[in-house]
Amino acid sequence: MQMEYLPRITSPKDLEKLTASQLIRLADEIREALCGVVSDRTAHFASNLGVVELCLALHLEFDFSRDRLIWDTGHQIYPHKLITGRFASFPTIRQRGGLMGFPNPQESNYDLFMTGHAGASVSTVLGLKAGDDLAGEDRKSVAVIGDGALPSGVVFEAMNNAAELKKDMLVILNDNKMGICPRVGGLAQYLDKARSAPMYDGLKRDISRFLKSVPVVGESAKQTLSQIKDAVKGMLHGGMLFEEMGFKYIGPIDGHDLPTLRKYLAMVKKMKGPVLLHVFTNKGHGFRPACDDPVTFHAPPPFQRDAYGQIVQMKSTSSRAYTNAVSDALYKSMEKDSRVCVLTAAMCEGNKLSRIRQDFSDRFFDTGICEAHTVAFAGGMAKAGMRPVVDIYSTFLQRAFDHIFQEVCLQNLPVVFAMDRAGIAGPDGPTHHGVYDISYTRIFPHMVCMAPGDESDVSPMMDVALSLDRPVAIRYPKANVETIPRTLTPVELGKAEVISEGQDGTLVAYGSLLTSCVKAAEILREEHGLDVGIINARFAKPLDEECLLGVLEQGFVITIEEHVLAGGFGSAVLEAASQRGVSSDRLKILALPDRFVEHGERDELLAECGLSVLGIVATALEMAGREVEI
Ligand SMILES: Cc1ncc(C[n+]2csc(CCOP(=O)(O)OP(=O)(O)O)c2C)c(N)n1
Ligand SMILES: CC(=O)[C@@H](O)[C@H](O)COP(=O)(O)O
Ligand SMILES: [Mg+2]
Repeated sequence: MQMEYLPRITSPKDLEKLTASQLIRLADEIREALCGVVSDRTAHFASNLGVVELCLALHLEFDFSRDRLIWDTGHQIYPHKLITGRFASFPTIRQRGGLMGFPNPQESNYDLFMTGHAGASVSTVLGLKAGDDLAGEDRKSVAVIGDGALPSGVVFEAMNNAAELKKDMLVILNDNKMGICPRVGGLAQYLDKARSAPMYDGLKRDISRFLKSVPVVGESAKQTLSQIKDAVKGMLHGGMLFEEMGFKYIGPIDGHDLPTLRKYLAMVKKMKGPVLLHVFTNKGHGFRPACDDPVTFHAPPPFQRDAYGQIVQMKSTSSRAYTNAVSDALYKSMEKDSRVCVLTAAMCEGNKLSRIRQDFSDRFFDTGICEAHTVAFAGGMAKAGMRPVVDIYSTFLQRAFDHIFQEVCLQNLPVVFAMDRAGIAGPDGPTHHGVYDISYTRIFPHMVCMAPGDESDVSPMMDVALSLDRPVAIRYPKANVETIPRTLTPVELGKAEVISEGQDGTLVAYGSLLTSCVKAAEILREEHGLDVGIINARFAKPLDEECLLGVLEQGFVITIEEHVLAGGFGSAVLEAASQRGVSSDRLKILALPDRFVEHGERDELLAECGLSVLGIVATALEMAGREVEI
């Protein structure tokens, strides 16, 4: 498709120069640009296709060089990027040094917060409004939130507060019946009902006003009127919940009809107090395969289209990831033990749990995007005698920190946290790197922390985890599994596995980078004549002090982990050395730096942080007092 208008949109102001039909053509061009990206890399796709008209309407009716706009989560921000001066750099999106796939204030003043976690938009928009009011700034505030993100508890905390503060703010509910998978839960059912309700734009208030004006005599008449009022309200529209919470509800309206969107945005812009505009969109709109299969096309593997727009080739994803290994181990555990339950917070697809959902439907729980609830819920299940496994991305478990503390660790309950994407998450970037979990789990009494060094550790670790009467956190990376050929030492609580011994020093890997250590040791031996041993630490808590402090007394030790330095595995070794009076002079911790690592391919980011094979070699040479020439 010839890009006629999109290259000319250097700021949202340029939209005003286009006629209605030109705007429709522009929407097509935006969709074409989105298709361009996914032709050679995985990127968020269907959600972006679905908000093109909404994005145009918002930028036409508001002035976000002044007004405030937050896209909840931020994965659907591509059309916004395309019309806010980033068309030329758009092909770099999700590549190292290129545009982020999420909002990024460093790229543009039109992006206010760097986000990637769902649910916080209503709070931040309310905060922006409260702050702007105090500063005497007259700015409109808008949050666009998906129906998948809506059930996050924090959204209701914000709405509750907004009703009290009565701030002029607009929440747009982008209802496409989907999270990554079809949305679940009571709210989903509630929103489904709204689909069959007629459009509502304030009628309820008119009726209330009318009913109040009717003269009533006596209690029974009052009661009757109130009953009539409730019945009429119930019949009228599907947004009662929001109205009862103190928001004015408008909708639902068609989110692909640009003139309608503009008309309603122009109207709600003038309304006082908190307003919720309910918009229906189709996830994947404008690209048939994505509408038909929005789950696959949420973030599809790269694919090619033919001249008719048909998909001719989609990159296959046959390689086996840690996620698959963990899911298989869970499946086996569920077969063996009827107490084992699996909990996900809306990440069934990412955590590869469809088979479990299908075959163990009574022990599979999808809570929606509600991580805090999921963990407290797991605490309840464990107390009731079950063995819940919270299968969750490391970065999203951060949402539930206090529940890990109170509902799980403080009670010493046997909840297993299977922490996926622990380490560098790659193109999603800083919001998704799971690089804090060793710290935030290790600090709590009772907690056991473990990490498989390769695939052969995965299933035995799950068995050990489920056999313990205490909380366990297992971390594993967003990476394909590898297997280190060796005679396997059984996984035993608090025991490290010595893979090889070395005269000069030892590389101690906690989890994902064990295979890099094996490769580094080979290079050190063959190219530098250094005899370096390898330990698969397996546990960060309880730590195998005897083994790890033992090697520290023999030669240099480098600990290697895909986690920030603060509070990680190396810190645990350092703490143990200090407690036991063992010198740590010859200990070096290789970990991620104290800065937010940007987006890019996992391997290139690890290399940048000194965690590639060559980075490990360089550190070992340095520790051995050798010249480093890399
Ligand atoms: C706290 C948190 N949990 C989970 C996710 C993973 N996630 C990203 S998008 C998404 C679905 C969002 O659904 P919705 O808000 O309806 O947006 P849509 O893609 O349908 O437009 C999920 C579960 C996340 N980003 N943040
Ligand atoms: C927006 C979001 O949070 C998810 O879509 C996330 O990007 C998925 O990551 P994976 O691709 O690692 O499953
Ligand atoms: Mg949705």
